[in-house]
Amino acid sequence: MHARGRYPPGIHGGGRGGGMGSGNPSGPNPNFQYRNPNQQQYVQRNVGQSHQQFQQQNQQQWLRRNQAGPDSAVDEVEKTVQSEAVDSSSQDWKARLKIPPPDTRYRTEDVTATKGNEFEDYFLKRELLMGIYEKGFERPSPIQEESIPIALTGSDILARAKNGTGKTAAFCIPALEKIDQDNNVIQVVILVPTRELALQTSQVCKELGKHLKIQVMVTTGGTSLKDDIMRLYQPVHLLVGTPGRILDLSKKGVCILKDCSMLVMDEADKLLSPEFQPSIEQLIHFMPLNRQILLFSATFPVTVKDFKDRYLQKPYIINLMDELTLKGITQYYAFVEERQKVHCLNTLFSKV
Ligand SMILES: Nc1ncnc2c1ncn2[C@@H]1O[C@H](COP(=O)(O)OP(=O)(O)OP(=O)(O)O)[C@@H](O)[C@H]1O
Repeated sequence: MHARGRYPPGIHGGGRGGGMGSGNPSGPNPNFQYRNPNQQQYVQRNVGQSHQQFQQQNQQQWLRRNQAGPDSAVDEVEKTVQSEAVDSSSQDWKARLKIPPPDTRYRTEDVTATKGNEFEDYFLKRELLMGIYEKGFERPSPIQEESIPIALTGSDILARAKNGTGKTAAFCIPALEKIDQDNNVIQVVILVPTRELALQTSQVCKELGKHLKIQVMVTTGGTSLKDDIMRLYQPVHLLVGTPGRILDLSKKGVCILKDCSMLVMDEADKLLSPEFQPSIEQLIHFMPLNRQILLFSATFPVTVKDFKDRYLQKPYIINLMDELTLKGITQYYAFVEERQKVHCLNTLFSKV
């Protein structure tokens, strides 16, 4: 079974069936580290344009609101003020969205055990919210609830979450939010280990950002270098690709990363294998010193820890993996000799 199908592409209707989410939607999720005491410091790292400052203030407010707890009086007052401020036009855009049909497939706690956040809690650009809702995402999944607000503050992140629980959007959403589409430079690089994953990730970026004017480019080994060079003469805001090819383009001086303030590494455990690690370390030197790094990895081998210690600044650690296997899936193994493998598989397929 392919892991990517495990989180149905939409949460609608039935809400959070089962798990912690249904009993106490706003309650704490014991599976993650809740708050980083260094958060305030991170908030001050990316001082940019006034929109960013405004957004950071809002995010701090959002973080404080969550820290204060759902019953606090402050929370209630802020909510009231906010809802009064919502003008009628803000409801119109929602009514015009082209929402896909509800997905009624059963969901496990891996994706339902949320704190009850809404995407609108993160003060995202309206065009981005439109893309999120039109992709069929109704509410953030647990990994998205954890990583989106922290990534928006500019903090480095090391996140562990199971496959198929929404990691891709957990970094694509803050990446798209942070990009200034009027500045035609590469602002975000997403590194992945394979061409297939690069194509899938760029597709998610394009879909979520379909109402934004953000230019996404994919570049991986095994394709024409000349085409990539030509493409880089056009505006690119977000580059998705494999390390070797991006390094090649950077060394040639056609891929300019001096304004790239966010580096995402998906499947970091694979990216930090001997095959890729040297390229990644060279690549980082083409980026500014104050870049933000988001590491997403299912496992946490010593290579990831070592990289974290050397390149991440006081990272916010998210760990939603108390066990490797997704809920609802049972794994078995058969201990066979190499030459018996095919026969064993054949027997299993004919019986199961
Ligand atoms: N908030 C959400 N609401 C509904 N569906 C979602 C949400 N976030 C992601 N999905 C959908 O869940 C599926 C799995 O998500 P995704 O591929 O991002 O998971 P992943 O953790 O990156 O998986 P992998 O580790 O295999 O790359 C996708 O079909 C995606 O569209």
